[in-house]
Amino acid sequence: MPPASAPTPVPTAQPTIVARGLCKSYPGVKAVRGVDLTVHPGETFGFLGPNGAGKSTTIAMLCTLARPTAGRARVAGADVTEDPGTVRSRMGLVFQDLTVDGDLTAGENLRFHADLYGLPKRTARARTAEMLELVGLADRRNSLVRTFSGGMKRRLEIARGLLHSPQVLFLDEPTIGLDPLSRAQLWEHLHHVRKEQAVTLFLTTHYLDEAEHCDRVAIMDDGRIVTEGTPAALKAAIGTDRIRLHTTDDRAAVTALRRQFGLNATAGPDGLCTQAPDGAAFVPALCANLGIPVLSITVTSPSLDDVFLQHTGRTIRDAERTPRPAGPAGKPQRQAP
Ligand SMILES: Nc1ncnc2c1ncn2[C@@H]1O[C@H](COP(=O)(O)OP(=O)(O)OP(=O)(O)O)[C@@H](O)[C@H]1O
Repeated sequence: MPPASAPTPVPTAQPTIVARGLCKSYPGVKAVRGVDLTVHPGETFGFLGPNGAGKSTTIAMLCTLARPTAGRARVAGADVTEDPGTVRSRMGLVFQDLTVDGDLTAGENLRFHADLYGLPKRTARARTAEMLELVGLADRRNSLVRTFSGGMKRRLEIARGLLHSPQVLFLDEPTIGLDPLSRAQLWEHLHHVRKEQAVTLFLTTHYLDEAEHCDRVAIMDDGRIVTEGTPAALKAAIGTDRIRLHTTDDRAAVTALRRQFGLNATAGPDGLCTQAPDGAAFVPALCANLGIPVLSITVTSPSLDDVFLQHTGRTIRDAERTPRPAGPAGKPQRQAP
């Protein structure tokens, strides 16, 4: 998506992304139902949600690849609907599917992108070297991309997305399809990008651990943002620890927990689960007074999945296993935006 000319600098005191009431409907499905967002310069902002929550569609609207059916958004100072060319010149995008050309070298892929963006030759040369260094591929500049691992290709995509010095880099599920080691390495590089480049990162993920890397997170379900904040604040707002225990008689323990401590508990194949404000401090009293021998006990602090559960009534994994029905027409096949 080449812009007409090289990017023009704009003041950065404004939020990098502002969306108000952003909606996108396809025949038979409301993919995004009124998203409000403000993302500040230099932030790493994560969109967390199960498959089908509407994350990619939101990114597509912010990147000018899909036209909102209602609402407005400004990205890097320009309106996505009225001035898409300016938005494109000031943003970079790493797609969910790999788009680098395997038959070109890493350097050739970047040169092609620099030409599309109208970067002067000297700037292009300097930025290519700088970006390949940034993502740890400087020594592979002349290698054909088809010889790269999935993680290396993704890092090259990040280098390409940053080549024209965008104000914001969008990354749609940047670690999808990568093994755990490559995912961890990619995050190291993203942290490096945050430190070295004055760029806002906006990414989608359905991995809870990845959302923890973000300064702020919006949790999305069924086309809506259900809550938003720093990962620490979102988890702190839950206020209770999760206690999982095995006893000699889990069914009787459910009744005892209610009678002795006023706690609701659920019994499942993995044992009993209940919640208490300060789980670690509560464990000795629980074991002493339950009246049923406790075989094992684990206390965990709230996770972002607990945040998701509290706001939607189901875990992210459950949401992915059984998506909400899409209405009378059912979930449609994807089609061109
Ligand atoms: N081009 C399209 N045509 C029709 N329906 C679409 C289209 N794009 C998305 N949808 C539907 O919109 C809903 C949201 O999809 P979207 O891809 O935005 O979710 P997501 O949270 O990004 O999921 P994933 O993590 O799987 O990418 C889904 O029901 C999807 O089938």
